Amino acid sequence: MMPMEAERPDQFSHGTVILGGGLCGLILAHELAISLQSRLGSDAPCVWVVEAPCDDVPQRDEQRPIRWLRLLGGKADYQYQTQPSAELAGRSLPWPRGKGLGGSGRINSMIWFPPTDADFQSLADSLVGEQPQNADVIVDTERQLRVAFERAREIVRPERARWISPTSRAFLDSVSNGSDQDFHVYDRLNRNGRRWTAASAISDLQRTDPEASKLIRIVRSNVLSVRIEGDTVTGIGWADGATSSIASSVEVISALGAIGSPTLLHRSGIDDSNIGGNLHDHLIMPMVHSHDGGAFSDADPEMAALAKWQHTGGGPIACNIAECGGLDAEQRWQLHVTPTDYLRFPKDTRRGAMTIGVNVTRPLSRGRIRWSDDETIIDAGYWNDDRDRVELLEGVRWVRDLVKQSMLDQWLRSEMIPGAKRQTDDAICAAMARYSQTLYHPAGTCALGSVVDSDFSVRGMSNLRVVDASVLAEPTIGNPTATLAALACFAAKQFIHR
Ligand SMILES: Cc1cc2nc3c(=O)[nH]c(=O)nc-3n(C[C@H](O)[C@H](O)[C@H](O)COP(=O)(O)OP(=O)(O)OC[C@H]3O[C@@H](n4cnc5c(N)ncnc54)[C@H](O)[C@@H]3O)c2cc1C
Repeated sequence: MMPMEAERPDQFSHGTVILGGGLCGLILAHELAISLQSRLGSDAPCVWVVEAPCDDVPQRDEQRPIRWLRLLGGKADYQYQTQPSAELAGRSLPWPRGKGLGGSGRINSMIWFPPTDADFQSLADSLVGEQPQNADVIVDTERQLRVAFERAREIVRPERARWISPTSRAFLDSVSNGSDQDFHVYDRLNRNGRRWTAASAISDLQRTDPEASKLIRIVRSNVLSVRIEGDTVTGIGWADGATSSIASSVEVISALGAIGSPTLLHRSGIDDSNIGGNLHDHLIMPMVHSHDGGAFSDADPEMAALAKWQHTGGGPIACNIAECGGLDAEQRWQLHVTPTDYLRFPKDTRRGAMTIGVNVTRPLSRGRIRWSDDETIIDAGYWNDDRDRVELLEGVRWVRDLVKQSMLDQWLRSEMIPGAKRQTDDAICAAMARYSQTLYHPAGTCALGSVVDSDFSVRGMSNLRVVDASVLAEPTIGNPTATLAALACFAAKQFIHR
């Protein structure tokens, strides 16, 4: 238990209430607490963070990067499922989302992928709008976003990989020969070879700025809705049926994530048909190859490996599976390379395999979250714009060319999925429908410019804002954590200077 944990109050009479203690919620809390403390000292109002209670998960799974896939479907996962989709051969996909302080960072694959220029531009556009007279404002907003990203990097301090498998090394050595593409070992959301979440940022604050950390109060409770009178939030309804009142001076920020935030707005009776729409996600096609270089396993390590990781944070235990990858020169696709058969791992680790997953970076398809009385219904919308399927098909062919033109061809034994015999467009598309998976990046369901305004306030509301993945109007090019952390720092600065 963190020292700043507090009982759920019957009334929030002052300060800021952040609903959701995941990536964005905790970075916001971190930044608001530092700023309020430095301006107002001990008179500063507190920053409440409300996070769902969550049972502990096995420590070795939570701490050891190599075990992250074992967290999926466990206690720290909300375990959502998408609706079965005809485009995906009738399949319904598991959609993990993290629960407990740290949010999806508790179960994610820890890749730190800095925003590209296109990400900064797209965020600035959606924060400002695209009218020509706003050109200067867009440039300035982009500059502020870059500053916010540097601040996010200071908080997160992403770590260089401390170990890389021979399989991923073979990929990098082979494809970098003569290629102008930027494939590299990913930096990690790790500290000393262990998983880092935004909860660690709050622990860091206790050490580096104890007075600021005292402003943060963490409440463990499930939020159901907010009570609204006119344009003002006046209370919080809890899942256990209780309510707490909220003074009108208190700012409420939803950071419940891409599923949680639209669900809150819907359950609170906010009447806006855009809520839950514009849902986007990266869909990855795993191209699985066999090789003779030995199997990779996350089973309990030898004592020596364990001792090495415990003392230095290095060795295979520090492997996050999705070790390396990158974008093609036009940023149409991202590749992720794992030393596993991604579709079978960790259940089956018998054979040597390399998966090269490929996904379209800017999918055009959009899905929607809907609600029945007791259920959240996710229509992911994959390939409802057919251009995404065509783009992914070209991505699969691009990976095949890459393998052929590099030394990899000699290192890999065979392509098992989609399978070398699947050469026609129809055959590859059938395999894509059968094997593609979420890359775990749902976003966009309370988008900037439609559900929330550029100051992150919910349209028509005076003291309710949203800051999390749901506000991303467009997909990030790569993995979203770094961009979201920057967005949270940017938003915090705006709230402070209001
Ligand atoms: C399996 C997986 C792998 C991923 N891998 C990567 C990766 O390698 N790199 C990368 O950049 N991104 C990755 N992501 C995506 C990244 O983790 C998310 O985009 C990011 O965490 C979203 O931040 P957020 O603040 O919007 O939501 P979250 O971090 O999910 O936080 C939302 C918080 O709200 C809480 N909450 C929700 N509903 C309620 C409620 N009713 N009451 C109380 N609390 C509630 C949740 O418990 C959670 O703590 C991955 C995600 C997953 C799930």
